[in-house]
Amino acid sequence: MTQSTRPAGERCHLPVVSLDNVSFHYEQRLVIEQLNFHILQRDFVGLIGSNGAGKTTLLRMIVGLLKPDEGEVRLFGTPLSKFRDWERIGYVPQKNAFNPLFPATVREVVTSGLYGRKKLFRPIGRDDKKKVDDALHALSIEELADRRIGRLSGGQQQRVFLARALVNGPELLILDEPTVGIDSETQEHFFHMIRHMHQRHNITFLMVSHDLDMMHAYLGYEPAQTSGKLKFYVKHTHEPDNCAETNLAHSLRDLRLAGEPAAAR
Ligand SMILES: Nc1ncnc2c1ncn2[C@@H]1O[C@H](COP(=O)(O)OP(=O)(O)OP(=O)(O)O)[C@@H](O)[C@H]1O
Repeated sequence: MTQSTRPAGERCHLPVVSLDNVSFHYEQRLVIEQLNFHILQRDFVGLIGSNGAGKTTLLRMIVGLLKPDEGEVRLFGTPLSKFRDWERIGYVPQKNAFNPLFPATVREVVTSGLYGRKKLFRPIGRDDKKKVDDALHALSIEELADRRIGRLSGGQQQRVFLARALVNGPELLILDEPTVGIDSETQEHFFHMIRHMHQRHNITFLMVSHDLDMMHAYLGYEPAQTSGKLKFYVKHTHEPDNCAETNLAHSLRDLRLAGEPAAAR
């Protein structure tokens, strides 16, 4: 693998995801080999690689669904085996991981994002209800709240899953090919929302996408690092050496996204 060309910046932006000498294989197939990569606060990392390159495998390792054969994964400086603060992480899985016959309403799907891995079935309090309302508002999907998720368009569903991932106000948002199967206009709108969130909110992003045009437009043409067939493109919200927070909105409530409401799509 090539070595990282990451600049300074670790000086004032703490590591959110640290991968040290991480390797993973399925039976005989080595998918990730000796990967060293660090994602810092407020980075936007775009992960690009051909089919089968290991992108989803890497994301699943980062969210603790797969264990590396070698090396160490740390989240916010804590080894994965000891990490418990899952509400600090929002995860939008691949769209095809979702069963369209799932009978839940939009509000129920977004509410389910409140439950960490431990807190399943805890009662919903007033604060929780407000968080859900804020997430619905932020994604302009209040009008869809009582609709069945399986009956929405692909673009609307993606907004719902983004609202679900945002409901706890995560510091790290992980998106696995969020725009697959969505028309190009809605895709453009989705990327606009993501870029806005990156610029205005204290959120670090890790996104897998095959949309090279969008990735290059926002993250440039030179990967910060490559490992096997994986390429990592990185953009920081401001000069990495500038430790001041600039122009940040702090609550989900402030995140009402511009543009046509999803209900109209
Ligand atoms: N559960 C599994 N058992 C065995 N091999 C697997 C398993 N899951 C994935 N693989 C293989 O590991 C490799 C990496 O898969 P992965 O899904 O991480 O790739 P990807 O980069 O996300 O691909 P895509 O762009 O097609 O989604 C592929 O060759 C895949 O066939």
